[in-house]
Amino acid sequence: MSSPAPKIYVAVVGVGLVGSELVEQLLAIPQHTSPFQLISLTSSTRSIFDAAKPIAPDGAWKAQLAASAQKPDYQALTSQLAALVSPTQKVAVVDNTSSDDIAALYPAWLEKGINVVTPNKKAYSGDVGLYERILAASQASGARFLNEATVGAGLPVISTLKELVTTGDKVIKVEGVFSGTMSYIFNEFSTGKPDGPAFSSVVSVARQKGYTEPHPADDLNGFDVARKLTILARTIASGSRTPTALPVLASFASVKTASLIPPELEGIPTGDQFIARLPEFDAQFAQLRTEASAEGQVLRFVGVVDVVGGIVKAGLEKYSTSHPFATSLGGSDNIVMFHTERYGARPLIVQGAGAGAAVTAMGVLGDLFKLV
Ligand SMILES: NC(=O)C1=CN([C@@H]2O[C@H](COP(=O)(O)OP(=O)(O)OC[C@H]3O[C@@H](n4cnc5c(N)ncnc54)[C@H](OP(=O)(O)O)[C@@H]3O)[C@@H](O)[C@H]2O)C=CC1
Ligand SMILES: N[C@@H](CC=O)C(=O)O
Ligand code: NA
Repeated sequence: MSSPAPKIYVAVVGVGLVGSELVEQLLAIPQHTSPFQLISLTSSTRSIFDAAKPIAPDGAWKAQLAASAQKPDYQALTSQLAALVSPTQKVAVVDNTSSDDIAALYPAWLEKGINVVTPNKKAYSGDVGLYERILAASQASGARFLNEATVGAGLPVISTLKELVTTGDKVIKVEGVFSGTMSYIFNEFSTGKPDGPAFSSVVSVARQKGYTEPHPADDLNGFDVARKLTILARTIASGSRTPTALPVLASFASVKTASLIPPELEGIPTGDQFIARLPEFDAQFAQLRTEASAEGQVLRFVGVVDVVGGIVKAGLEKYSTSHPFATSLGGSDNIVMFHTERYGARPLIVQGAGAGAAVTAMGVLGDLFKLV
């Protein structure tokens, strides 16, 4: 009789909204069936690591982390995790931050055989050099880079796209509403009526509900959608059997993106300051709503990866009040339409909540299960 595979060691970096929920979901798996052992937690100020004594499902992890005298040390964490990797022992780091510095560590982790799972969009949508180093390191060591939650949170967007591409379907266009924040804002703000709630108030609620990026301007400037489109474009380009017409994106900044940030609010350092000044611009947004309503239309922030036309773009568009983007979206819903050769005139559609801690952590945990 062969003995069962050892449990996968998991180190979690970033315990904010999504990270805390992920820890709770991981620890809620019944111990006798769980394929994981949570051996390390790192916040922006503290860290704990003990491979011999995994974190227990007793609800004490937050207090344990808060009481730790150990400061985050990523060089030490990398060495400690690398020392655990063996042909029979899998190790994974989950990055739940939105940090560029943590994203820059992925190639080093992957090179050492440490799997990387993340909802953080920074690496795969950032500088093309980092993206290429991630692919090369993963290919060289066999360690996996899994990022389902970076697009559509827990919705099966990346896995669906990978399956379409690897099975040889030809993706023609991927389009949709890719931002939970933008979806919530415009579902509430622009319903087809000429009036409604103030723009700044719906942005504040989206933030309170945990949909926005740590700085809500990263949603409103369209960068979050541009990052998601970059991830999709790169996933298509790297998996396709033949070259596509898609441009090689130097980074998400190469995506044609129409920002919603009033010029006066560009560069405001904190989310709180940004939210405080947003009401000054409510009248401008209300005017857009009134104009759309007069044309029988609603406002929606959409993104397109046009594989055949070689175009990747994001911006605010108007849709008839009978269009699916107007009729079928609610809350933080994302809708993603995959137009492909096999699906013909009726696209494959994925729809549902595209932001929020519970569904995002589920997407991350789902990726961890892909390592089992
Ligand atoms: N919220 C959502 O609906 C979704 C989020 N995501 C992505 O998930 C990630 C997390 O989002 P969310 O939980 O909402 O954001 P939060 O701001 O709540 O959490 C991020 C956490 O990362 C911590 N952190 C920052 N830098 C470091 C560091 N160097 N080392 C350790 N910890 C660090 C922060 O700590 P501190 O606060 O002390 O700085 C914070 O607790 C982001 O990349 C986001 O884009 C993806 C899909 C949906
Ligand atoms: N801020 C993002 C969170 C998920 O990626 C969004 O609103 O979609
Ligand atoms: Na997803």
